[in-house]
Amino acid sequence: MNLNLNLPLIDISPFLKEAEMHTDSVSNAIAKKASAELMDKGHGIEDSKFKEILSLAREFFSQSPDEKEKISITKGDLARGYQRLGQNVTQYENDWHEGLDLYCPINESHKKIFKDTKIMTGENQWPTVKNFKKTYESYFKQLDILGRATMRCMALALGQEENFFLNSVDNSFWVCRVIGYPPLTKAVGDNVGISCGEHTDYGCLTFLLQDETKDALQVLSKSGEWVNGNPVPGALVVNIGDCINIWTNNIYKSTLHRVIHKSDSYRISVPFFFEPNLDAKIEALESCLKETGGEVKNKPVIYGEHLLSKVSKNFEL
Ligand SMILES: N=C(N)NCCCC[C@H](N)C(=O)O
Ligand SMILES: O=C(O)CCC(=O)C(=O)O
Ligand SMILES: [Fe+2]
Repeated sequence: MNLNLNLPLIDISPFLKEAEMHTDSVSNAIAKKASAELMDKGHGIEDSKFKEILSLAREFFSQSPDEKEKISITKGDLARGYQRLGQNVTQYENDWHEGLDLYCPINESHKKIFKDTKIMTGENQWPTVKNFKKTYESYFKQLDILGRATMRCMALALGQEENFFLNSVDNSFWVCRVIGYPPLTKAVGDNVGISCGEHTDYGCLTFLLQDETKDALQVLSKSGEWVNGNPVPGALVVNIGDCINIWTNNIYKSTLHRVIHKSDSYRISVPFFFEPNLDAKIEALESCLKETGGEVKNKPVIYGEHLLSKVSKNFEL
């Protein structure tokens, strides 16, 4: 059965000015509304920008297979670049989507964490589509700001001071996936059954931009039913990632989600993953431990190591 989920709508605009401090009551009004999944309006991003991001993605996927393969992940660092249909793997099954992964440009401090691997350490590979790079790069800047703003809001809601998370996210190793989903009903291959298999996201917050296709993204609700995370015009769906789950000792849970796209459209989604710094150590916060009875529920991780353990299983090369 497909239920429609009414995700709580939050307005993050009071947090967009980095120099301004806020009171608990502001953040409580915003953040407490949101338990695990939420929608974000008030993010300061123009509707026209969202439209442009989606239509540039559509233009890229409409190119010939040969053209897209020119920027395949296998031509680069095995993570940045294009992945053909079925090349993504989730839980041993091939996902029925194609994608383009773009990461935060690598710097010397990142290289220290990735010293024993090639994966993710190269340069982004950009499509030849006109204005693609320029438009996406300016979008990434906006989402990086939105990520920090939302983390400040969350810090207050957790009873911490507003900048509490800042030194763990001020060099965010963000990722953007540009994803194209043909109808699952047309899928071919032995090991294909789903558009994107169930998973949690790896870092802090995912800001998901989707086209108007309905009944594709599903989120596992607290009561254990899969419910639709349908698009709301002008709003981004926000997922909580594994790191916030660890920090809060499960108070804010990283939710399982998946995509089953069966209608006729070619669906586009563009999730931006706002992540911690690669060297950030993520462990349960003292205050959250107290609130949850004192038992540590998840193993602490260094974010870069957690990310690498996931990404190295993501593709069939
Ligand atoms: N950076 C993020 N969150 N990417 C999510 C991709 C989810 C599917 C992936 N194959 C997996 O198995 O996790
Ligand atoms: O396409 C979507 O709506 C979700 C994609 C997703 O969950 C992911 O790439 O992590
Ligand atoms: Fe996801």
